[in-house]
Amino acid sequence: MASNEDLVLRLYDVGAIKCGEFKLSSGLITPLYFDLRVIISYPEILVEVSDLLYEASKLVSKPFKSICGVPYTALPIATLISAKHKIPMLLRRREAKEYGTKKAIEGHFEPGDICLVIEDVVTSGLSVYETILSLQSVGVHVSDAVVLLERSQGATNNLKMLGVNLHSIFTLPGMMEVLVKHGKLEKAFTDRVLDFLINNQTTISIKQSANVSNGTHCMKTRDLMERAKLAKHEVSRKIFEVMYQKQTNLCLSADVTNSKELLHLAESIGPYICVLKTHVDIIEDFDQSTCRNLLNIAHKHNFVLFEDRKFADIGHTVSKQFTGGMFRISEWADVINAHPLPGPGIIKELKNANKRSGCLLIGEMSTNGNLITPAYTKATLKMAEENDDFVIGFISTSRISHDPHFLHFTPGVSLDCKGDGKGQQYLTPSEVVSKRGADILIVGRGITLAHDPVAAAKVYAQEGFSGYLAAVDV
Ligand SMILES: O=c1ccn([C@@H]2O[C@H](COP(=O)(O)O)[C@@H](O)[C@H]2O)c(=O)[nH]1
Repeated sequence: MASNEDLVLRLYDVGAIKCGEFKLSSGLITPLYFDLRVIISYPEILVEVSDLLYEASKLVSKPFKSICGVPYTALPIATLISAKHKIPMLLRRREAKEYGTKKAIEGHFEPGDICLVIEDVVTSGLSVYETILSLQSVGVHVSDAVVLLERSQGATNNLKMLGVNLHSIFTLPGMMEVLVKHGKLEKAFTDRVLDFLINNQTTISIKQSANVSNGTHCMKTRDLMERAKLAKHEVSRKIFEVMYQKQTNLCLSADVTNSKELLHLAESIGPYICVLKTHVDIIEDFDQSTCRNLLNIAHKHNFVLFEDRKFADIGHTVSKQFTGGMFRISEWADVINAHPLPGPGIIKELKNANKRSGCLLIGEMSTNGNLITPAYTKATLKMAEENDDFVIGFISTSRISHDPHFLHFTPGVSLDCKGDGKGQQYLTPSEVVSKRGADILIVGRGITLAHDPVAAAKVYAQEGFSGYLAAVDV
């Protein structure tokens, strides 16, 4: 018998796996419960569990200096690993002491150290995340966590969205398979548990992630709210807030040519984006009802509208292009953009025409052979700084400003990095967000031409936001 199977059977025999009706910390009633606390009474099982978790720790993405068990069940497990493999351990206090040193984290560490979190069982991943927040509050970073059992109720994805890789030894369906195989559980019962898992998927809400751990927030998540407070324009404040609330930094470039397709994309992909970008002049049947419907969907799914008009003419002309014609962009677009090429007059006239929209200046372009030089980009920054009550940030392929109130939108993003043969050049989400400092990734055909655009949007949103979380703090 494979030794992992043997361990599952022994866990069952010592009462660590229980059938019945049990209340989880989330309040859910589960038909199958794991009480790993009992393994301290069975030292050989405790050692075996520790050895498996130590093996899993070899799969982590970044080398770690210390380990920290989630209180309380994982504490003896972490202690064993620490002692056996000579890895320094940190201890998280659930409540910071009111006397003595008042430390949330005990043990020696340096700010910037990387710590591996160890847990016995995860449902949503919130307990793991609380421990991570405590560690982060003292400057210790966490990129990975290892767990014996992932109950398959969302923890891996939830933590991934927060920038943490979870490595598990067992999943709940996998464990049940072993127990059915060895006659410990009836197949009908495990089918019921599978139904329970499907119907009781979890998320870690923003409120939970921001308020846990005695008010010590995740710096990375809090950063968005800090930036919202620093925003100088209502629209950039709103964008930071939406990114925070929806945990996404994805802008969909909905470059389709009829209203029906545009509205369908907005409706189906709306939940996963913070911004929807249009080129209204390519929509064949455009009329004002297209905008009204789009505004309703934007309101429903809480995203902002960006018309990628790329104004580039003299002030007099752009102000008419912005407010008039058949598109009346100023009436519905939260965000517009402009080339700084004509000089500051373009910004002045756009602002005079409508201050309610925020403007992005095009400081860099994604196309091959474009004529933008570093000096031009530097002058773009200066123009933005001089007009920061209207200019909310940049279209760029790298970070132009370190001023946190400016937003950086980066186009030319695709998981499949081949160009389009028409001058467009692509980089991956992690390259643009983690390495080049983009705040928001603009993705068009990577989503709209995908076999399943909603599934593709979810992948880009996840890749983009975990990259954002990894980039801000680490
Ligand atoms: O430098 C730039 C500026 C703007 N864009 C726009 O972004 C999208 C990209 O679409 P993909 O299908 O993801 O290539 C498109 O609307 C462009 O007009 C850009 O690509 N590069």
